[in-house]
Amino acid sequence: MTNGGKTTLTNNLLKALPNCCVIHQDDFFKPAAWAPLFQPQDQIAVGEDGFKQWDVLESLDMEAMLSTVQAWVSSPRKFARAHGVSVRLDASDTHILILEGFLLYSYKPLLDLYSRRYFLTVPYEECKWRRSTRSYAVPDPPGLFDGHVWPMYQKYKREMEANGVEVVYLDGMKPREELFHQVLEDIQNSLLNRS
Ligand SMILES: Nc1ncnc2c1ncn2[C@@H]1O[C@H](COP(=O)(O)OP(=O)(O)O)[C@@H](O)[C@H]1O
Ligand SMILES: O=C(O)c1ccc[n+]([C@@H]2O[C@H](COP(=O)([O-])O)[C@@H](O)[C@H]2O)c1
Repeated sequence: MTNGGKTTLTNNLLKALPNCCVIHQDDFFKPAAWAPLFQPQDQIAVGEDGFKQWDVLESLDMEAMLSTVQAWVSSPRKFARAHGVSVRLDASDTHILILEGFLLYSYKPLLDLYSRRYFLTVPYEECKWRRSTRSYAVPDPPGLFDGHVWPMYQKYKREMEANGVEVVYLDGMKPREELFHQVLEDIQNSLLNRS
């Protein structure tokens, strides 16, 4: 979920895991107008509620994200080099790709590609408070959290659960270090079980 601590956890994992790349879903938001002059470029719909609908799958270029994932799948080593990730020649040939995002489990073509699916959650009040301290490329207009962000979070999570998508829930209220060690251990175990 938004402000669950995804970026923080991802950055910690990137430092600890060899040959590890990341793709951020936020990099795939479709363009939006910032001024009326640019209206034809605007691909973010405005809902009946008057809010720009940022927190829906249609606002993200998921095909482009999938292509980026496929580029990694076809050559992790080349992908790592192109993204400035140093490839350790002495390490095992295992490569890891982290996808970091708030709507990763609602886009079917990606669903079967994941080895592990983690889902960080925090309670409503904490999420709202953390969000109020963030500055996004496009600042939240007043009322966006309650009017759009939170309802969309609930809707997609309900759908994900109804579709039987299995995830490992992580308590985003735990200290950063604890979350990091929990997930690192889980990744290491899942790698061991594969070999
Ligand atoms: N485990 C945690 N406990 C308390 N605050 C956290 C934790 N993880 C992240 N934060 C804080 O919450 C905010 C959102 O974190 P971030 O990692 O950017 O979330 P996300 O990428 O899920 O939106 C930041 O201010 C960050 O410092
Ligand atoms: O990054 C952007 O350009 C951007 C522009 C408008 C909105 N966002 C918000 O970014 C949120 C997802 O990012 P995050 O880090 O909170 O998971 C999502 O809730 C959107 O409302 C992000």
